[in-house]
Amino acid sequence: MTRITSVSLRRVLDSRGNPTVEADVLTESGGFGRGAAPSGASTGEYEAIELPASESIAKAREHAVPRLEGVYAGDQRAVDNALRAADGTDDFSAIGANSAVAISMAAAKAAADVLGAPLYQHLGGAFRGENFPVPLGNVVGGGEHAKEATHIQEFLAAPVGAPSVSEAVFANAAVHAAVADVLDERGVPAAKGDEGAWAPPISDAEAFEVVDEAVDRVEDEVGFEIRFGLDMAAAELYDDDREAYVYGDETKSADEQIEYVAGLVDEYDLAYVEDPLDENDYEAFAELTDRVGDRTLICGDDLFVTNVERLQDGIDAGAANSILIKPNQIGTLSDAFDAVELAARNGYETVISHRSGETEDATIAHLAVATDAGYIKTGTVGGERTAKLNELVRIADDAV
Ligand SMILES: O=C(O)[C@@H](CO)OP(=O)(O)O
Ligand SMILES: [Mg+2]
Repeated sequence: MTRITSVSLRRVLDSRGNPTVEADVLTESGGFGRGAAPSGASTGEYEAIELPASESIAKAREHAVPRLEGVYAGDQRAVDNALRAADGTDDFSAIGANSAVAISMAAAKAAADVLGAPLYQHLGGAFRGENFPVPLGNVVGGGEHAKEATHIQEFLAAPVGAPSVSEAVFANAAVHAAVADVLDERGVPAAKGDEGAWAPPISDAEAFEVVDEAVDRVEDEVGFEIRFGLDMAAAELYDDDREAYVYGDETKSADEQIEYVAGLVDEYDLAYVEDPLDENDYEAFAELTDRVGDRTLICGDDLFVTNVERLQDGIDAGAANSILIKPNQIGTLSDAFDAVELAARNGYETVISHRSGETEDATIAHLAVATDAGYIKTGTVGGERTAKLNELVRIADDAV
């Protein structure tokens, strides 16, 4: 029933206005699935390769599509193995991870369509009531996502005490609005960055004050615990030649960076710190995890790139205690699941994530529920972000 009869690929817009790959998969019984690739700006050195959309589509049409016809969409591993075989490299540099991930997600949706099940159920999961993935919502940001704003890439609201998905999602939106109020009171104008977070021209130190204040206000209003966290995207701050993290005119050595982050964790009771150190420095990650890993999540994004080999290296070194999962970093849903499973077996928390360049595709909301992820990082406002958040609300409401 789920035998694939056709795969079509097209160029569509992503949220930055760049071309990205969309895939449609049809099965012989009329099942239909559509998936679109997201795209990163602060990409990790070891990610699977994204090709220009047109080139990726041309290569995938030539090499992957003929191999996929006749494969059962319901057998996700078979689909993803066919994609790997068609590509023939370790990093999808032949057909592009953008076409691969779009097809992988579209096939999963086509199979779910045939089975008449929501995607998260087809992917093997159940919604667990109060035990839902907590949305991490970007409310202030800079780095590679906004010029002339903070050095730290993302300040993320974390409504850890929310009683429901819906209350968590609305709390993050309220923090986003409260940040606008606090900035306004301070006379700071702010545009928005790529992910819809405020991108004010203020120092990182002032941004901590602003977010802390906004979180306190909303916490008082809603009556449950809201903390916040960071994506420091430190590989972007790290200068190999100077062997230092560069914050404008100031630099920090690896030891100073560890000290700085450990201090922030304690001062602001941070719930989460992603990529606090360079993507090649497992040792520094291990040291920081040793110091503060009992009270916060130290998450590897550029460090692990959703790759089981890099995650295994991290587990061996004691680096980080959680992993960011981005299907397009590795190219297929099966590979992303493997990373989740390895993480779970070793007590690492899982955070399913969007990219800074996104589309309306809401697959990651299903992936977060299917894998019982503790967190989902997918922005706060903006259509391509709310597509995932609203899908989570629908899943909780059994309305997908
Ligand atoms: O660094 C990140 O975690 C992501 C998403 O927030 O950014 P990008 O997609 O640009 O890599
Ligand atoms: Mg990151």
